[in-house]
Amino acid sequence: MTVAPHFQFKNGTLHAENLSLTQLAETYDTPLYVYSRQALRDAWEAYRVATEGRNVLVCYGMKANSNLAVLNEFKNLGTGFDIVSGGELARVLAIGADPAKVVFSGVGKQVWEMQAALEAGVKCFNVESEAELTRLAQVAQDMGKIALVSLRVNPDVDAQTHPYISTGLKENKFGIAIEKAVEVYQHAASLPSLNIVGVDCHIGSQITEVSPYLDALDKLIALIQTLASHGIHLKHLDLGGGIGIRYTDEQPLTPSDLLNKVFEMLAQHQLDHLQIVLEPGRSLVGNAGVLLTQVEYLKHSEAKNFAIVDAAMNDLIRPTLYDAWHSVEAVKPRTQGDTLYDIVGPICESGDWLARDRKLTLQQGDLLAIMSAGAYAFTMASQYNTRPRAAEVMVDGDTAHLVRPREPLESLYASESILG
Ligand SMILES: Cc1ncc(COP(=O)(O)O)c(C=O)c1O
Ligand SMILES: N[C@@H](CCCC[NH3+])C(=O)O
Repeated sequence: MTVAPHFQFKNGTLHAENLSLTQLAETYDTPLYVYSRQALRDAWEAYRVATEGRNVLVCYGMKANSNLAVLNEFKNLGTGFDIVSGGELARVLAIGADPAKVVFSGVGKQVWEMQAALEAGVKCFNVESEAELTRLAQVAQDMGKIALVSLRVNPDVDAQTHPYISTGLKENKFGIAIEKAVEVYQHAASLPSLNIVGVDCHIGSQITEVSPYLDALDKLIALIQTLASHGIHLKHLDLGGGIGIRYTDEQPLTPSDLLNKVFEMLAQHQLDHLQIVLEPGRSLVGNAGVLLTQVEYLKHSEAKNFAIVDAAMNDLIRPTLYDAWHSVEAVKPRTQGDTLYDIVGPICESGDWLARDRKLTLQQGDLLAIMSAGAYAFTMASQYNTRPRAAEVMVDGDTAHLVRPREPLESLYASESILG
């Protein structure tokens, strides 16, 4: 058993759905991102069941994995999108997504990004500061448009996750302090080019318990009630993303665990007319992907055994950036005596590691699958050391589709000038 239901062993070889990863490596070479289409559908199914018959819009947090094939799959399943840049807006427009189901988050929206989103007609801007509000009002006014606005408030709750991916604490850069929110809403209400439609928060990522969400919701409900007493009536409540996945032995909350509590609390406060918006990223894609890599060399030093593989921190930065754990599976496990290996890449940095102290039996040329690499993996990849970003394939049953080829080497420098 692996952590990802759609990547399992059959006849001693790890498969993505019905295709062996050995075969995929032979066809597409390594390093290679392999996604399972059924895994995307099944992850969505948990949200569909949890939201059935309710006024909930799931806006996929596409920063987790923005491959067009992934986006298109979710669009067809009915999601909207949570975007954080003009580039992400361009991607959702490229797949023909409905802009009325797109929310625009992020602390640093630039003028051109606001213009593009207003032009497209997004569902709302999740505004994160007073300065952003002022800028948005001006940009909308100059364009003769009304910007739909939801303020992202910072509820100051601890999401009990890694400090780098915790976003709802006072010391984080995100959102407007909840104590200031009423004043900022009143200011927004006075600006004719803005139309207030909602409230938003996002407290962090890889959250495994429901309680931090409920702490945040408690504070948002109080805010919504205060706003109503000032004549500001909201249409939607956006609870952000953050539901965690299983990287090793976590038992994260499910969409139903969260939403059942949310519906209950809103009903208690006569707020069940509000539309709920969610912005899940990782929980929709995290276990739908693996990074397939080949062992180039084995190296044994006095202190450590290293498996030097052809994937590196430029392909998957989570381990070195967050000390994140990704399970590592040998695609064709051998049975003789295990050794403890550090799985490292070819990049000239000591931080270039993908996993440490893993018990494996390896030979040069073996294939390894770095598991749970569907979220914040390819999207955080770089070209450091002038390494082309890996190809991505989508497996659908017993068919594989190349959904992004490996970058040709020339494309890594073709637009640069030599300055003769
Ligand atoms: C504003 C916002 N929404 C949604 C997400 C998606 O979060 P996750 O992938 O944890 O569901 C993020 C990332 O944490 C985010 O910053
Ligand atoms: N990139 C982080 C998650 C950050 C989410 C974005 N707000 C990760 O890989 O876990």
